Amino acid sequence: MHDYPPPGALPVATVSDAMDRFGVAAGIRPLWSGAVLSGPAFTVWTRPGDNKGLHAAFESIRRGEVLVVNGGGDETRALIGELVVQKAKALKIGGIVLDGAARDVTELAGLGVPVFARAITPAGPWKTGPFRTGGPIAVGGVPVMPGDWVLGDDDGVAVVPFGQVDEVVETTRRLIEGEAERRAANQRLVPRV
Ligand SMILES: O=C([O-])CC(=O)C(=O)O
Ligand SMILES: [Mg+2]
Repeated sequence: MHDYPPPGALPVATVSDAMDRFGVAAGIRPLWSGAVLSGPAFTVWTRPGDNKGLHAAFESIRRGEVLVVNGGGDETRALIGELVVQKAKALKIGGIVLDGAARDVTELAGLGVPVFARAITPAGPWKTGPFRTGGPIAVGGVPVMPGDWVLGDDDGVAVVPFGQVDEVVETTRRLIEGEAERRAANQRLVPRV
């Protein structure tokens, strides 16, 4: 498994800047403040509102991998809740990113597993399929292949193609240095009289 920078090490916004400001999953947000994730994608495509494929993924996902789910952007049924996230915690996966909805959000914050989703709804999922695991998908309009670097923080989620990770990390570090200079310059500003 590729070693990616640890969760929270690099700001998602700056990593996106390093990809010409692309690579961000539109409309996908953290479900609790302070959630950070970073790791290789384990992909699932599921019928909107159905979480059979997520349970199938838990049969083979590895420690540190991020479960990334294309649920068709459906906001009407939660694909996960407390019980699914308990499984994720026990298996020590890197987190969950859903182009779909979640529920039991009070409990999710307590579990500490970083979860990012498009919506929250109390309505539960169907459990009949169909689904596919391990193929190319998209979340929030961004393509995701298994093994791509997925990262999330309070700003949202970005996806870095596997082959571009080293270059994007290097560019991000350079941008962070540039931002530090601009921050220092901002602090030298004084009011005009
Ligand atoms: O019922 C479900 O599959 C979703 C849910 O609320 C849970 O995982 O706790
Ligand atoms: Mg529940």
